[in-house]
Amino acid sequence: MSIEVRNLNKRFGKTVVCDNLNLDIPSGELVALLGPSGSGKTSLLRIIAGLEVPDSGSVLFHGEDATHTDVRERQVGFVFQHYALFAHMTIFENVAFGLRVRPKVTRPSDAEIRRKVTDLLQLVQLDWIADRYPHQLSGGQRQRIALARALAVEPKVLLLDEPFGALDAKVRKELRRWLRRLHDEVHVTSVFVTHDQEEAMEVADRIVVMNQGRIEQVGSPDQVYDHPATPFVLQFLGDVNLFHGRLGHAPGGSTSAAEVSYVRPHELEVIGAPEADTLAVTLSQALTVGPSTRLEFKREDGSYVDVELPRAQWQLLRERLGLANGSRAWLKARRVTRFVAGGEPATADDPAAMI
Ligand SMILES: Nc1ncnc2c1ncn2[C@@H]1O[C@H](COP(=O)(O)OP(=O)(O)OP(=O)(O)O)[C@@H](O)[C@H]1O
Repeated sequence: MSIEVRNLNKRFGKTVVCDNLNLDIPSGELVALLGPSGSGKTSLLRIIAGLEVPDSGSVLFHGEDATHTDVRERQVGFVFQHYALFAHMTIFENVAFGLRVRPKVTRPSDAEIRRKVTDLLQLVQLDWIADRYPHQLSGGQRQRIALARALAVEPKVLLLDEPFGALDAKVRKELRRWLRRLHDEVHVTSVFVTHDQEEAMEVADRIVVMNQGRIEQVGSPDQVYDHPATPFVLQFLGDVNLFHGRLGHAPGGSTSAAEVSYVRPHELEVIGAPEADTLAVTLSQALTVGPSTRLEFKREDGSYVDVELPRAQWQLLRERLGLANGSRAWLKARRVTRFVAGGEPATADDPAAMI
C-alpha cells in the first residue's frame, strides 16, 4: 500500500516537529526517516500510524485520506526499540496473539494459525525456539520475534522506530542485513526510523533526511550521499572537511567569499610535491583502526584537515614519501562539493581538483 503525506504540520507548544511535510512512499518500498535527535522522525511515524493527530495536512493510504482513521483500522504493524513481548507467553503464542484476538468471524482456525506462525518463525529463522519464553532469548532474537509478531496480522504498512537501537553494534549490523533480505521477500511498505546514517544507507530503498521538522532531501542512498541537496545532508551523511572560500581556483571559476567547499576525507590524495591546486600541509597524526588509516594534517592557517585511506595504501605511501609526524605534504582533492553559504543548493559537484 502506498503512503502519501500532504502539507503536514504539527507542533508541540513552540516546537515545530512537522513543518509542511510532503512525501510519497510507493507501495512495497522500504523508506528510512533519517535525522538527528529531535528532528521529527518519530512524530512523522506516529502520525502515519494514527497514534498522533496532525494540526493540519493529510496522510493518504493507497490514495484514500486516512488522516482521521482510527489506528486499529489502518492495518499497520509496529516494531519499536523496546518492544515488550508478553513475558508469560511462549514465542509461538506471542506471534499468534494478533490472530487469536481477532473477532470470531475473521479469526483463522487453530490449524491455520499454527501453519501461519510456523511459516513466520521460519521466515525470521527462529522456528527452533517456538516453545521458549521471551526472557530466554537474546535482544536480537527478541526483535526478530517482534517483527514476526507485527507481520502475523498481515499489515499493509510496517512501521519500525529504531528497532535495533538497543542492540550492540555487531548484532545491529547483522539485523540490518537480515531486515533487508526479509523485506525483499515480503515487500510490505515499510517506514524505518533511524539516526544512524550507515543503517539507513544499508537498509533503505530511499532515505528521507530530516532536520528540525523539515525534509532536507529524499533520494536513494547513492543520490543523497553523492548529490546532497544541502550542507546539512552532506555533513550528516559522513565526515567532511570544510573550507571557506575556494582556497585556490578552479578553472574558469569565480571566487566568492560566501562559498563553502566540502571534501570528504577519502576524497583527498596525499602527494609529495606541490602541483596546481594543491594544499600545503604538515602531518600531525596517523591513526590506523582496522582496515583504514585516518591522517590528520595541519594547514598553514592552523586548521586541521582529515584524510582517510586504506591501511595498505598508507603503508606504501609512508615508505614512498618517507612520511612521519611533522612531515610536509600536499593534498589534492578528487572531488569537491560547493555550496553558497546560507544553505543554497549545490552550485557545483566538482570532480576536478581545486585546492
Ligand atoms: N508529546 C510531545 N509533547 C511535547 N513535545 C514533544 C512530544 N513528542 C515529541 N516532542 C518534541 O518534538 C521534537 C521532535 O521529536 P521526535 O521524537 O519526533 O524527534 P526524533 O527525530 O524522532 O528524535 P529521536 O531520535 O530523539 O527520537 C522533540 O523536540 C521532542 O521533544
